[in-house]
Amino acid sequence: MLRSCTAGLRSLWALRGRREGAPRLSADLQPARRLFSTEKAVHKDWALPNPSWSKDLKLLFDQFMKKCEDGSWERLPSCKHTCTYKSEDFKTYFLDPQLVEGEGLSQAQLFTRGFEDGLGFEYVIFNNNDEKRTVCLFQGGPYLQGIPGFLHGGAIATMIDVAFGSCAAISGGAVMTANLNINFKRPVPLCSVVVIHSQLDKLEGRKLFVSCNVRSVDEKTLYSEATGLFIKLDPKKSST
Ligand SMILES: CCCCC/C=C\C/C=C\C/C=C\C/C=C\CCCC(=O)SCCNC(=O)CCNC(=O)[C@H](O)C(C)(C)COP(=O)(O)OP(=O)(O)OC[C@H]1O[C@@H](n2cnc3c(N)ncnc32)[C@H](O)[C@@H]1OP(=O)(O)O
Repeated sequence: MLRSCTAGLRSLWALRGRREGAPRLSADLQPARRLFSTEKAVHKDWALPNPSWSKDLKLLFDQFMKKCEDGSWERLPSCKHTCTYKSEDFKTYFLDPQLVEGEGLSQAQLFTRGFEDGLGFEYVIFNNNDEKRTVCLFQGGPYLQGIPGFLHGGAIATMIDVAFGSCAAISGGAVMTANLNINFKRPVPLCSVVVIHSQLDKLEGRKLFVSCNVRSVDEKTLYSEATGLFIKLDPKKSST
């Protein structure tokens, strides 16, 4: 495992910076377009295959892209910088305007997209709107190591939070994590692919209750189970 990861690391370095061009979204992806506003069309979509993706990840990606063809599933695009979902609202309601106008945010980027290709979080999220659930395909790279050879629990928690956030945002719009509860059942091998199945269990006023499980590609290994509470942000309230 470690040897293959080292080899993988070498090839990842060789591949740094190379990304496949983002194909045009098909018509059935329009809801995702609406969710993630296209206020800055120049923003690159990172939820697409790149050369660091393993065979497993590419295979699963292709399978889910097929499921998108009838419109039951949609791939959620992912931007690196101002993940543009209603960011204007977010700025207006929750951030100090001086910070927004000034230099403070100029270097801001989504935590999970801040690594070079293949070294950190490689993932794509698919949404099934009718069933109120998402599937996140995640390959955790060598910079996410905790115990040697395995993913750091914080990296798994981060990915669960992102998967939950997307699942909750589908129904709740602008949401924030209020509670995350994770049971780590088996360590996740570094550089392997896991599948995070999330679902909205209950919507109660501004509260969105979600749950997920993290499994191996063959579904035989249950790595983690988690529940989360997300709160739909109240525009009349300030975050500070
Ligand atoms: C961060 C960006 C969010 C905006 C963008 C949204 C979506 C983005 C789109 C797609 C997502 C894509 C990628 C996602 C990427 C990353 C996700 C990362 C998410 C985060 O990284 S996010 C950072 C960590 N997160 C925080 O930093 C939150 C700090 N926190 C607060 O800012 C407040 O705490 C807040 C706003 C949560 C609530 O505040 P509030 O004033 O609006 O609401 P209030 O307190 O009144 O609670 C209302 C009802 O929720 C119950 N309630 C509240 N908290 C509870 C708890 N912990 N346990 C049990 N019940 C709880 C109350 O008991 C009441 O219940 P009831 O109505 O029954 O009385």
